[in-house]
Amino acid sequence: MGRNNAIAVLCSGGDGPGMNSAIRSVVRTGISEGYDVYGVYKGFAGLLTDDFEKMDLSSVGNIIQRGGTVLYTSRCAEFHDPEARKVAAENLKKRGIGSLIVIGGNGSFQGANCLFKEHDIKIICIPGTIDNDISGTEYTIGFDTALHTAVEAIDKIRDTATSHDRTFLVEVMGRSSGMIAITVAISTGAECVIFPEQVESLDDVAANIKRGIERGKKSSIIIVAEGDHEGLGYSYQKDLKSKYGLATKLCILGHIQRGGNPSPRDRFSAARMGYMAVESIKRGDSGKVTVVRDGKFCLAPLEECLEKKNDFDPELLEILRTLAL
Ligand SMILES: Nc1ncnc2c1ncn2[C@@H]1O[C@H](COP(=O)(O)OP(=O)(O)OP(=O)(O)O)[C@@H](O)[C@H]1O
Ligand SMILES: O=P(O)(O)OC[C@H]1O[C@](O)(CO)[C@@H](O)[C@@H]1O
Ligand SMILES: [Mg+2]
Repeated sequence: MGRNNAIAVLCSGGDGPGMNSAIRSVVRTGISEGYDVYGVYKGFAGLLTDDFEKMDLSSVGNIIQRGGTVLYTSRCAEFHDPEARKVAAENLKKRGIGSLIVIGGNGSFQGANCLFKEHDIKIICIPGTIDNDISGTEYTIGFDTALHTAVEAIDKIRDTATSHDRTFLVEVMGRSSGMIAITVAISTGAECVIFPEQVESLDDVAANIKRGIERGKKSSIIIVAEGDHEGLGYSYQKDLKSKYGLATKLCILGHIQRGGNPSPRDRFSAARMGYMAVESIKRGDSGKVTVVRDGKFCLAPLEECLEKKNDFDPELLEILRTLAL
């Protein structure tokens, strides 16, 4: 391969189960297509500190089943500065790297888009975030495993809640996205859900829980997305007690939802997307994202995938309310 034909791959933003499968797929497909492939450690931060490693076939052996990311990740505030991005582009170009594959969420895609617009670097993005909150794709790698982890935990909470006739508040991840919260709520038969796109009034929450208790429910579960300030679960717990006389136990699931062995769906999606990303570089593409649309894997323009999803389906709430009667 000639100069500027090497490929680099990095993970950015929150890690997610399945990222390793994507890295493996990129590295093995890239090498089999004759590219030099570099891993960049710690996301955009590694582009700035020049933390690269040339990968070989065995660099990605035995990682498909592991959570986290072997390339590590970061949230890198400096990357908002165009001067820093100039350094990143120089570090890529001096190694003959003409294409960068970014595995991450919507924020990471914004950073990748800046490099794409400002420098002569070909960019392909792979959606990797437990939040499943990227516009333009029905699926992001990590979501399925996070759901499995949360649902398994909440089923256990339901056991003890029922034994003690209790109401639980369970806080799941999602700073600005309720995709995990609503999906988990429906999947666990929760009574109520509170999340950023739909702030349920506490009057309604309390009334729903009390109605269920009156009709003989032995346990109730309220799912809360963590939201953008720490301790949201605690403040709901306090308010439910002080304003409505409703005692609850609180369980914050937190970062356990980001770790653990990826589910088959996440491994499979990541393997397909990593392969597609390299094949699209081979065709000369740039500014593209590997997405799922109408259930099919395909490529979409990066500009369609830069925002957070805004197509929350209100019917999901209706389903939850109906089934929790
Ligand atoms: N507007 C932007 N311009 C340049 N870089 C950005 C921009 N937005 C985000 N980034 C870069 O992308 C990184 C990751 O973004 P962010 O923290 O939003 O996570 P994410 O990729 O959305 O993943 P997740 O939400 O799953 O944790 C940021 O730390 C920053 O380095
Ligand atoms: O681990 P951090 O940096 O606190 O980020 C937490 C946020 O990241 C996510 O886990 C996505 O990666 C969100 O669900 C959550 O709000
Ligand atoms: Mg994000």
